[in-house]
Amino acid sequence: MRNGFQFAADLSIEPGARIAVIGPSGSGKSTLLSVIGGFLAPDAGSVAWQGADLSAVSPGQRPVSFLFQDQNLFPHLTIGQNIGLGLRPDLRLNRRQREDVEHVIAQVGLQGMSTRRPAELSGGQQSRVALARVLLRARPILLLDEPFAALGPALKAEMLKLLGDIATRTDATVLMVTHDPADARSFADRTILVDDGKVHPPAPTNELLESPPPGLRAYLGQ
Ligand SMILES: Nc1ncnc2c1ncn2[C@@H]1O[C@H](COP(=O)(O)OP(=O)(O)OP(=O)(O)O)[C@@H](O)[C@H]1O
Repeated sequence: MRNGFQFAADLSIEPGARIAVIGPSGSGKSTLLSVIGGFLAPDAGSVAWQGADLSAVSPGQRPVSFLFQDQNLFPHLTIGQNIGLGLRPDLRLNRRQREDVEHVIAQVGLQGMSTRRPAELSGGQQSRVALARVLLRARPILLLDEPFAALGPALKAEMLKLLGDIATRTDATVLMVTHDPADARSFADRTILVDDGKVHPPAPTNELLESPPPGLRAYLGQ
């Protein structure tokens, strides 16, 4: 699929599930999210959501929001504007939309900070901005690629909790790539193992981590 990298996935995910995606570096975890998000087209097969084939649906029209490690905040825009982009790319928000932006800013604990720029926030606060955008968009599927890898353990735990709250509030199905088995344990009752381009169906997280197959055992250093 990419420079000779072969990737195969055959799985279904229950709506509302919270799923971790783990596996060695270069195994295809980000590729899986890109295929679901529509940034990469499979050579064969399809991705469907609630029975509808998404093949012809562009990334922006898919029922998906994305969160990456760098949080993709625009440095020249304020926090309010960064969040408002999720509603209207040209930022011409009506009064109701502006109120919605302020509401989610408060919901993630950043009240009073909407006119600051990203550089004036801590790493944890920047993660909150990215989560506020996700909350506002409220798409049914949330794809996260090592979203909190740069944060310390306490802050990461706090963000995972906030993420869980947001997923509950928006009824989202969540797939989160992580290199930290502790994240999988605390956040996801099911985990997808990706090993050398092969995507395994979701398995109960505790069982998978307690008796890992060989590829995962090597990755975990056991
Ligand atoms: N834009 C690209 N063009 C070509 N090949 C790519 C591209 N991005 C990734 N690859 C290749 O696809 C394979 C899978 O990469 P992918 O990013 O999905 O792995 P990953 O499991 O997310 O890794 P990591 O944990 O290091 O982020 C790798 O062999 C990688 O070199």
